[in-house]
Amino acid sequence: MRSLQVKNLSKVYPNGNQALNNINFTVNPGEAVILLGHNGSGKSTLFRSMINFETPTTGEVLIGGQSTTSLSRRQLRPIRQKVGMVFQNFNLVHNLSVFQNVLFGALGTSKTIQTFNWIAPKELRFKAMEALDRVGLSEFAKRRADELSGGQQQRVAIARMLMQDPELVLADEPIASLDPKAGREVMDLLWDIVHERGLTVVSILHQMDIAKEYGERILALKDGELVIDQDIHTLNERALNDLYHQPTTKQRAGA
Ligand SMILES: Nc1ncnc2c1ncn2[C@@H]1O[C@H](COP(=O)(O)OP(=O)(O)OP(=O)(O)O)[C@@H](O)[C@H]1O
Repeated sequence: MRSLQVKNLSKVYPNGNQALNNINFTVNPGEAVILLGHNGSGKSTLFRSMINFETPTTGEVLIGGQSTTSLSRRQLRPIRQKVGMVFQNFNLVHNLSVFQNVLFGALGTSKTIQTFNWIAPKELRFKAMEALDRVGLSEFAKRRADELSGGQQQRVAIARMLMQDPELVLADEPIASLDPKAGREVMDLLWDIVHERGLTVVSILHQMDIAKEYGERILALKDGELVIDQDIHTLNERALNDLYHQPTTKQRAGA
């Protein structure tokens, strides 16, 4: 499994907004980390920087020891192939079948158009059905993606990610659009898969109770700075409460 290293990472947007200020942390292979922070604290900027969707102003990100920051799109492709992503809004193609959506996970490895329908190579079809089976949705393979509930759609997205044989998982608020019951089912499934495969994970979450339940280590951003990086067992409750209840520097400045 791949490690993730963030080194001296800062991001100042062209309008002068400083979204990240000298962020440093390492996620070891097989470690599951939760990233918390209030709105505007810099989580999305950090997330996008991890896979080089955002160019940092200074600093770098290393995946499996390889710096992604200075690579071209072509050089990045094999690294991105091993990074599974889960998004808040699932990012499925609504009018295609569940099965086709899962096959899209093979996009990085197979370029032929046949890959993405029922005449895909046998081993890919088999792998897609296996992935759907793992998330408990094999009987939904032929249904249109948008006929499924939100929780089911996120499980399809997880099956699509499994097609990549990911070594690092980045999840951006994977349960934010789901009701509490569906959210827990998705977290249970994601965490079971992560543990059975020993995957490295960084997941942004908003819900502190869920973060405490699932996270082994908590990272937290406040005003673009990393203010918590701690094992959940030694984490002080007050530090977590302050994260959301103490005003941020920006809020104080505007007050
Ligand atoms: N494209 C941009 N241009 C200028 N400023 C930006 C841009 N994107 C984000 N910001 C600013 O950078 C800071 C961090 O934003 P970011 O979206 O990374 O935070 P976040 O923690 O993900 O917030 P949320 O939880 O609301 O999604 C905020 O002050 C935001 O206004």
